[in-house]
Amino acid sequence: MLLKFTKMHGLGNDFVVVDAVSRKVFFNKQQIEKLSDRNWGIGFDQLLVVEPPTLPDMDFRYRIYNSDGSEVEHCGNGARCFAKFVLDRGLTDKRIINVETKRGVIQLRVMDDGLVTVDMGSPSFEPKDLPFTTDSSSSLYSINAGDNKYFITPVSVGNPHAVIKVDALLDEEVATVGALIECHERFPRNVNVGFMQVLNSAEINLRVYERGVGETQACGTGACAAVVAGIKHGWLSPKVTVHLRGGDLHIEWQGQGEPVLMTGPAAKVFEGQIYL
Ligand SMILES: N[C@H](CCC[C@H](N)C(=O)O)C(=O)O
Repeated sequence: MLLKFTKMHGLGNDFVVVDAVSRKVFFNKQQIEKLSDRNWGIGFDQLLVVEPPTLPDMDFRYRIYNSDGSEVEHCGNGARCFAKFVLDRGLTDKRIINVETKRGVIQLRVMDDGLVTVDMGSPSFEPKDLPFTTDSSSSLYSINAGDNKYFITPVSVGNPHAVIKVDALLDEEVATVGALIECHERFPRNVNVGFMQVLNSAEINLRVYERGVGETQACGTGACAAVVAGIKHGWLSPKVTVHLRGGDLHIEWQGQGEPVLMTGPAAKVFEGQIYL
């Protein structure tokens, strides 16, 4: 089968995006792993599949697969690329797009300057929503990784995140500790691991070791998780600029029960086709 795709990225977090509205297409785990390989395939962090909606009042359904083939609930950088993709391909002419995902419903708002604001839904600190195994209820949890103990804030933004506040962002720590915590036994469905350096109440540096991928250039849900964790602990104000390796995201959260809003760019790199 000849597969047509568009290669895109959100701050260097890169995607292959497929139109499954015009023509149904399904992928198995092996196909996704092969397509994601940066030597033997196209190469991507996530595969994004645009499908017709199954719920009333929705414009599209959005399915997300990590490079290891696992299907996941949410992808923030991908949502911005999704909006650009459906407009560029003429699948919609709306600038406010309602999309159903595995975790619920998100709303994409495309601005005149090309930036996209995504209503990412309301975050949750409930361990069961990640899931995260614990016999206590707290705002910070200690977790053993290798020979060290780390204090994490578990946050669900539809997908699970463990946020760690650090004084400095060290390559070695992100790679080793990220890998250990990603598949830690207390996260039955694994977890994305964010390393947050607070610069001031309106700015952080962030690196994310993503579940099913490894460290990426940027992580939209990770930026949302880090900011809401920082606000919960009183380290951050409601509007925060998140400096990621690939660039900046603007995150806003007005508190418990409110949606977290993420604003950032989306870029198309090339269109291609490949035999599956
Ligand atoms: N690796 C994530 C999915 C992609 C998230 C990230 N690329 C984003 O922009 O939010 C997970 O397994 O939950």
